[in-house]
Amino acid sequence: MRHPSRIKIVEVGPRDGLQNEPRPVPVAVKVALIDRLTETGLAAIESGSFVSPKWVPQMAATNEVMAAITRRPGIAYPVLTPNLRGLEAALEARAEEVAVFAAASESFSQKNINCSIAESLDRFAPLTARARAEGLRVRGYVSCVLGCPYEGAIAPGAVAEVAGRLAAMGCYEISLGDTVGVGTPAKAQAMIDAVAARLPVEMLAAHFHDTYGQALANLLAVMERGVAVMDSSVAGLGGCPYAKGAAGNVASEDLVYMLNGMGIHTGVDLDKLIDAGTFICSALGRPTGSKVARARG
Ligand SMILES: CC(C)(COP(=O)([O-])OP(=O)([O-])OC[C@H]1O[C@@H](n2cnc3c(N)ncnc32)[C@H](O)[C@@H]1OP(=O)([O-])[O-])[C@@H](O)C(=O)NCCC(=O)NCCSC(=O)C[C@@](C)(O)CC(=O)[O-]
Repeated sequence: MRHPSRIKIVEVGPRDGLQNEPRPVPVAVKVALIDRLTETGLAAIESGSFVSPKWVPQMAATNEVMAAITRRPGIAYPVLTPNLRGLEAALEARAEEVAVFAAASESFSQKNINCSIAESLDRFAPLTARARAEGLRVRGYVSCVLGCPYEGAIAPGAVAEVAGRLAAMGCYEISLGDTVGVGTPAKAQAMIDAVAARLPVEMLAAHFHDTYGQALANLLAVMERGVAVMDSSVAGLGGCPYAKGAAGNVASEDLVYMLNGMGIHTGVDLDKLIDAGTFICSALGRPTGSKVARARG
């Protein structure tokens, strides 16, 4: 079976991981986590969201986080922006990359960003144009690509349609989110096949939550289709505030361990990644969600 020889890992723990924490996480802890992740060799570290603090209180201080982290040239520190107001805040925070987030499910779109899929795309088009005019890169997310917490199964064609629209408006990369973590390998491949019929596979990223323990298997399955960008969360932190019961993304440590074992280059130092996971778990007072970190004890 052929796989890409290199995988780019997008670390989403400081955003997707911490957005769901029940207790406030101090800015200093977030900054210390991101600075530790910077030391690991990761190419991209999603660092926060400029969203409504009423909707996601944990991301309220993203401006303070962005001001305090030590940014290293060559590493991206993207932030989520749901609207032009979010983009203004991102520009003020000197973000160089932003992400817009749509869904392949109407119900999830309403619950997450309070508008229909069509309305969200109408909102993202001027945002993306403005961001690109300011020299920022824009990533596009599609949620619920393998199932929706409200609607159940989602047709691969619906995912391809939204992904195609995000790419057409100028997103350089489309991250395909199994928000609920219900997917299985053959379904993940069928979804990628549908999207790759419209877009180059090089533009696609896989963002798989591990609720049902399928995330690594699904990532391996989509690697076989040529997907070479993967989102993961240190210590398996996270969940989604609008997908009750969803677990975090696949743990970054477990993904790097698997790729190391396959001889696939990531540029990430596994020991430093485990240290970053140990740091955040002790700050949050909880055990790690990474099997590899647990095994290394
Ligand atoms: C999109 C809105 C704002 C619409 O929310 P709305 O209520 O329809 O918008 P609004 O324009 O009526 O604004 C409501 C309030 O929010 C304020 N507001 C408005 N915009 C902003 C902003 N940018 N920053 C700060 N504040 C903002 C606005 O000023 C107002 O404040 P008030 O007047 O009531 O005091 C809201 O629904 C929202 O913020 N949603 C974010 C939800 C979110 O962050 N979800 C988690 C991330 S997505 C995810 O996790 C999935 C992903 C990406 O990981 C992939 C996967 O796994 O599937």
